[in-house]
Amino acid sequence: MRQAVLTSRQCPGLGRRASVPCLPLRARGGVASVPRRDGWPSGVKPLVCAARVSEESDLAAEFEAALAQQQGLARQQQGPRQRGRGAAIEANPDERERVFLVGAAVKGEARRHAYGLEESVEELGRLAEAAGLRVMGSTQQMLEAPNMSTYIGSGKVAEVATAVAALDVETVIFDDELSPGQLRNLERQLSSTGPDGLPTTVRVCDRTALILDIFSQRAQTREGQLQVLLAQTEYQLPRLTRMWTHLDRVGGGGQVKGAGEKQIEIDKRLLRDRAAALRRELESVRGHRRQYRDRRAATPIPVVGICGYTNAGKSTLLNTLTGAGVLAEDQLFATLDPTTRRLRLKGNKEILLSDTVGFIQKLPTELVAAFRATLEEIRDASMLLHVVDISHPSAAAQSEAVLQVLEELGVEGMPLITAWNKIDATANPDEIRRIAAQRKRTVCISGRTGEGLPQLLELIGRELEAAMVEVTAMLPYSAGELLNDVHTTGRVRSEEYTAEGVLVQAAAPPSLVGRLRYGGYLLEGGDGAASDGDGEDEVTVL
Ligand SMILES: Nc1nc2c(ncn2[C@@H]2O[C@H](COP(=O)(O)OP(=O)(O)OP(=O)(O)O)[C@@H](O)[C@H]2O)c(=O)[nH]1
Ligand SMILES: [Mg+2]
Repeated sequence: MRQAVLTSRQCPGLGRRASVPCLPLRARGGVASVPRRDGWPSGVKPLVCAARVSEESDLAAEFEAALAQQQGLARQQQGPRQRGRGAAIEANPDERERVFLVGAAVKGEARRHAYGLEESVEELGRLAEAAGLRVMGSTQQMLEAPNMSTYIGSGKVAEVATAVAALDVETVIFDDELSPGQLRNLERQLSSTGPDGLPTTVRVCDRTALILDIFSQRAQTREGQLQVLLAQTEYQLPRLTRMWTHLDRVGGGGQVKGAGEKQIEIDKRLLRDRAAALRRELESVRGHRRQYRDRRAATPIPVVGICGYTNAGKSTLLNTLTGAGVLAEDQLFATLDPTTRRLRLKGNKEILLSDTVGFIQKLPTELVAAFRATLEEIRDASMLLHVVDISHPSAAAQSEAVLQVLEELGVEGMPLITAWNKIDATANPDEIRRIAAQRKRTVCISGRTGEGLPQLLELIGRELEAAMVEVTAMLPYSAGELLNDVHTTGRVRSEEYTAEGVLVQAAAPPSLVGRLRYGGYLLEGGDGAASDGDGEDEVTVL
């Protein structure tokens, strides 16, 4: 049996190093190994060897097939879980990478979000767990001002160094984005020499890198994978310095560029080329999806985009309402790729419900930009359904963070319904229901028990109807399909069959009004097609 030595970097759930049985596969440029299904060290589930296989290679397909077989097996063993390619890892808790968390806030600084320091670090811990890491401990500091070279104060760095050594920590994760210099300095100061005289290197990373890591483990579609790769490449670019500074030290200072500096330039160019290639590929993948969306736009079924903080219960709600079978679990960022399902409302009206990636406070700008295409699902919706986990202690801050991202996406004016979810898990449901009743377009629901869902659907139907516009149109007999759409998606007030065609008066959804206007069939009305009435409540925080 072939053995391959895999490091924890190659397979993040495996811990340090492990020798695992593999299936050999010859591929262009070397031998790739796919771990076998049996003979694993106890507690370690099938994982993927990081061997490089050229995509053009015939054997790459074989490699992919073996991979798919493995992941299928992993899924069978674990139930219907959704996992990213190359990351089907469920490790023995004791073998997970050991991490330590550090949070800091600047005193008196008007925080963009109302998330407290402690809650934010707690959330960072949940993110670390979602990435398959083992949290060994955490610390926090209120700062007068961030330290330019290490972000936190020197005393705190010393405290972290002690904890790192005592807890045998491999990686320290900061809750805020660090500059390349701060990363380098912290890594140097936290690394130490062990009792055996050998250096112990500690890796330092920040929240953004952690989220990128989770996303790269979870991305299922080609588009999702490309988006993450692009975001990772862009994240790496300004942070390259730390990899090559040792070459400068070897070469000495002076006026001439150090070997490290030259290497950084080469690497930067390589990364830029890579980013450009990724962007091109992404554009072509997006082209396909755009065609699909355009086709969908041609059917005038209103799209309700479900948005909300990660873990708010968006997928559970979609599943309960439509039986979509989307993975829903108590884990941050369980869903990355959008799923859309059809749903019939009372009165036989149909809508499309679209589940999307969750938001999070301190959402890295790289990710907002990278996931712009996925979030287009939200931008193109007729209405937004904001799902809030009302049982969460930071529900208000989470809600605010979501509304902030929506604003960044430029969808403030869109009709918005708020669903206070997980009402079954609250200690004071009656009080919460009372507050919700005083707010506009807000319902208390439980995606889990089904409570409040009829009211939610009724509200969606009502709001969609309120967004409809009164029109009068003359449809020639050749436009029978459009007349049919007026019947299925709008409300026909009157219909008269004339020699010219069908004279119809109806309340129609804005998307349909656009098509009527485009076809030159509109006689009257349709001016308020983009508005939702009073426009209130769209950016109100809890
Ligand atoms: N008690 C209770 N738990 C719920 C409810 N809805 C969802 N949950 C739980 O909340 C957790 C997260 O649910 P998901 O549906 O995966 O949440 P999501 O918003 O899709 O999360 P991401 O995809 O990670 O952004 C799961 O453990 C669900 O079982 C609810 O109404 N009541
Ligand atoms: Mg989800």
